[in-house]
Parts: sequence; structure tokens; C-alpha cells
Amino acid sequence: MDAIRTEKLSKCFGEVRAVDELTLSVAEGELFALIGSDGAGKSTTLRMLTGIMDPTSGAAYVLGSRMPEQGPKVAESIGYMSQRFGLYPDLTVLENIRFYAEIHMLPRKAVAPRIEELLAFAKLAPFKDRPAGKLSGGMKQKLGLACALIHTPRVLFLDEPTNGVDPVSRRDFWRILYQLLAQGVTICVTTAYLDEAERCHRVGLMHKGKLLACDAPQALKGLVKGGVLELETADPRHAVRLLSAAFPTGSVALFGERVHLYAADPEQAAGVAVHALEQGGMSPPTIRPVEPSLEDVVVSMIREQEQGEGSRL
Ligand SMILES: Nc1ncnc2c1ncn2[C@@H]1O[C@H](COP(=O)(O)OP(=O)(O)OP(=O)(O)O)[C@@H](O)[C@H]1O
Repeated sequence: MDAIRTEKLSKCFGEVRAVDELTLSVAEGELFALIGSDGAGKSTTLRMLTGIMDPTSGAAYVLGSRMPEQGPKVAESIGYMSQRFGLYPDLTVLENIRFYAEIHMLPRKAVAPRIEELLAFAKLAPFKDRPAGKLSGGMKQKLGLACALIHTPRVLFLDEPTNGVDPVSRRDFWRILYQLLAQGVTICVTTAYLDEAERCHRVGLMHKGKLLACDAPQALKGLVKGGVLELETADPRHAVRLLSAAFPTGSVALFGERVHLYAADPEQAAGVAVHALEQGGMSPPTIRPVEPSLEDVVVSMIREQEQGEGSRL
């Protein structure tokens, strides 16, 4: 049985198709990431999967139960950490966890060892008496996770759990996720950080409610058509402007201080690029072919999609 399954799952808000016929499945014990730009429909998907929001059409199943209709049957098997996870700033770490234990109606005595376990797990034991409002961003997220885990869920939904968290705390957080995975928990996470998506077994790329691709990170990289050229120039922003004019149907993107060019025929594209930059008064760039990163996949697939939409207009 799949831990998570959606069939043509859709959600409309008036004219906006926030989720558009999304069909995917996540196996038990899998670590799955949903990625995509802001407004792609990731949070709405999670809300429907957790039974918080009704779909407009299509179906969502968690552990074989249709959501939201059969939600109560699996409620105790689902953990959910939303973007605006409700921690009470005036309550201490321990009180916050206890509060969530009460929501799940877990008997106070029986839950005590679980709380100890979670505090140790999230390395929050030394801070258990600190008000949540006085924790660092990374600690708040770990406390949010501890609260979402109080009832030992089998499927965990995390909506951008490390958003705005520093890199060290992000690594800590992911270490915890790996431990959960080792315990057999299925994890479905949305993230804006593609290095995090790279750590997942499979990644679904959403754009304007649609699933553009869904596969293992390495397999997704194979979807970049042609090749990726990386250009180093003295003025990368100006280079992007010149190259965008030279490659009206191609893809040009700024990657830090470098320019990435997606081309069906990289060799030919390199010649065109050099010419375009020289015509624009720039000295010849250093050009090398590079392995596509997940970011390249995202940029090139979204551009392809947008161009396809443009050509249909
Ligand atoms: N309750 C709502 N009412 C109206 N429109 C909504 C509502 N929730 C989401 N939307 C719209 O649906 C689309 C998808 O939003 P959603 O929050 O699911 O995207 P997302 O991929 O999670 O992005 P983000 O990371 O910014 O939350 C957006 O256009 C958003 O404005």
C-alpha cells in the first residue's frame, strides 16, 4: 500500500487552480520532496492530504484512507507541521509539547517517556523550561517537529520546515528526519532549498498547480534537454541581458556570479554566446559544460512550460 496517493487532485480558489490534476504516490518509508516556486500549490496539496482542506475534485489517500472523509481513521497516524506551526511563545518547550499531547488526548502519564524521548531526539532537553518565544529559529522548528511527532505518526507532512533557518540548524533538522526515516516513518516535505530536495528519494516539481516532473533527483537531472553551459564573465548581469536577447527561446539564468545557458546544441550555443557578448562589448567569457544541478532542472523545466503556454496563447 502507498503511504500517500493522489489521483487528479485539484483545488480551485475562484479562478486560481492552486492544484491542478495532481497524480502522485509515495511509498511507505519514502522521503519525498515537493518543490516549486512560491504559489506552486505545495501547501495546498499538503492541506488536502492532511484533511484540512477539501479538494475541488480528484482524490487524496493517506495509508489507504480517503481524505478528508476517512481522515479520522488515520488521524493518529499523520503528523503535520504547517508553515505557521502554532507554538505558544509564552509556554515553555515542555508545556508546548504537553499541549500537543493533550490535543491528541494522550494520557499524561503514558506520554511522559515519549516527551523525554522527543526532547533528547531534538536536543531540546537543556531548554525544556525556556519559553518557546525565546528560542532561536532552528530550535523553534525542532520544537514544532517534536510537537508534530508526539503521537508517533507513520506519515509526516512538513511544510517548508527549515524556511529561514540557518544552515547548521538545517543540517541538524535533516539529521532528525533521517532518524525518523530509519524508524520507518514516511516523510513528505515541501522545501525551497534544492540542496534539501537532493537528499530525498524522490522529488516532485510543481508549477502553477501542475506536477511537471516526479522522479529521483539524479533521474530528474537527465531530463534537462541538451546540455548546460556555465559562463564566467566580468559582468554576469549584463551578460544575462545580452544572452537573453541572443537566445529568445533558450534558457539563460544567473547562478550566483555565473551564467547558466540551457541549450539543445551546446557547441553551437557556445559560439552564439561568445558572439553575442562580443557584440555587446564584453570580453570573451570562460565557457564550460557542467552537470545539471537540480536548480538547472527546475529553471529549465519551468521555462519550457512557460514557453509552451506562451506558444499556445
Ligand atoms: N485559502 C486560499 N484562498 C485563496 N487562494 C489561495 C488560498 N490558499 C492558496 N491560495 C492560492 O493558491 C495558489 C497556491 O498556493 P500554495 O500556498 O499552495 O502554494 P505554495 O507552493 O505552497 O507556495 P508558498 O511556498 O508560497 O506557500 C497561490 O496562487 C495562492 O495564492
